[in-house]
Parts: sequence; C-alpha cells; structure tokens
Amino acid sequence: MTRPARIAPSILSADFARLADEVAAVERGGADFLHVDVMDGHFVPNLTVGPPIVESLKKVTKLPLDVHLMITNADAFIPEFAAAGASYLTVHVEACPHLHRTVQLIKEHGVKAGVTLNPATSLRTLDEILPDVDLVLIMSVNPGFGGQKFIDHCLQKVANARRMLDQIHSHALLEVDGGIKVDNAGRILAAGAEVLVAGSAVFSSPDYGATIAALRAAGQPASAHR
Ligand SMILES: O=C(CO)[C@@H](O)[C@H](O)COP(=O)(O)O
Repeated sequence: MTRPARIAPSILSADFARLADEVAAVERGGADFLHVDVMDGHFVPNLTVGPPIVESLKKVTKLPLDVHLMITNADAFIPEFAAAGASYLTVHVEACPHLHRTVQLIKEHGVKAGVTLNPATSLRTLDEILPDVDLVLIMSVNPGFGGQKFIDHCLQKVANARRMLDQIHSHALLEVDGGIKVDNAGRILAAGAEVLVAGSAVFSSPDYGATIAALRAAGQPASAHR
C-alpha cells in the first residue's frame, strides 16, 4: 500500500543568503515539513546550523521543523533545540550511546523523537527503541552533504523498516533522506516511506511547487495522474 506522501525540503540546498524567502517559497509550494540538517564537523565532515537558526526559522514559517541532528553529544543540545521550536528532533543511533535516555529526553522537552540510521547500520539496532519513537529516518546517502546519489540497497531497508513498524502497529513516520528525485520517489514511496526529504531536487529546480507536487504525485497510482 502506498501512503499519502509528505514532502520535507532540506534547507541544506537552499540559498542561505535568502533563507526566509526560500522557506516561504517551499511553504507556498506545498511542503509538509521543513527539514533542517544540523552538522557538527565531528560526527559528519561538515558544519551547518545550530539553535539560533532554528529559532529564526520558527518565526518565519508555520511548517513543522524536522530537525536532523548529525552530532555527537546530542543530549547537551536537545533543550536548546526544543526551546528554539523544533517539532521533531531526530538523532543518530551511531552517535547516541544511551539512545533510550536521549529519546526520553527529547520527549520530556515536548518534542517528537526520531531515530536515524546511516546506510551501513542495521535496522536491528532499532529493535529495542522502536516502540518509543515518533519517526524513523532511513538515510539513503552517507550524511554530510546534499546532492549525493541515492544508494539503491537502501530501498530494501525502507521496505524492511515498514514491515517492522507495521508489525508493532507503530504510529511513527517513516522518512527517507538522500538522493531523492522525482524519478526515484515512486519506488521509495512504494517501499513504504511516507516522508521524503528532498534538498537539491527542490532547491535546484526552477519551480519549487511543481517539484514538490511531482515528488508527491510519484506515489500515486498511474490512474491518478490522468
Ligand atoms: O542529511 C542530509 C545530508 O546529510 C540530507 O538532508 C541532504 O540535505 C539531502 O540532500 P539531497 O540528497 O536531497 O540533495
């Protein structure tokens, strides 16, 4: 069964000099979430933004802020990101030695808790935490940069994650991130994803609204396109 697709443009590929305009354009274009990539130059080889930018984004958009923490020592920053207005805070299992504590900490701050896996990390690492989470993010590129190619074996991982979530009747959203374009979105949605993160596909396109609509439509049966 293909679920209604929700689209989360990643601001990593936006023009940061015009960030408020870029966010307004994807909001007007029908985005469902705004995906914010937080990188620490340690867990991943890149540096991006912190709580002040999340706080500024919160002031200029009604979109839920889907904040992906690619950082070590997430516990130290969760209170600040929560206060800044994050709707979801998603942490990496590879970077959180006390994952249960971290997930509880996110929830104690009134934020929805997500967990995510690098492409080479097994879904089995989620077995014990799955009932506690609101979102599972499958990384389909190695995190750190936008504009990379979708790693094909991640498609089977999405299908397996879908099965695991369905088996426990989880309410958690299944999100996929990395290398998602209009031409592979249909396969990812058919595998069971319900939120697609798209950075370069949206922000490098001439018409953000048309690209968001095309990504969403990729999940609908062919008859719905007529
Ligand atoms: O977390 C990341 C990269 O680490 C992603 O959110 C990228 O920003 C997605 O960019 P595209 O692959 O869609 O260009």
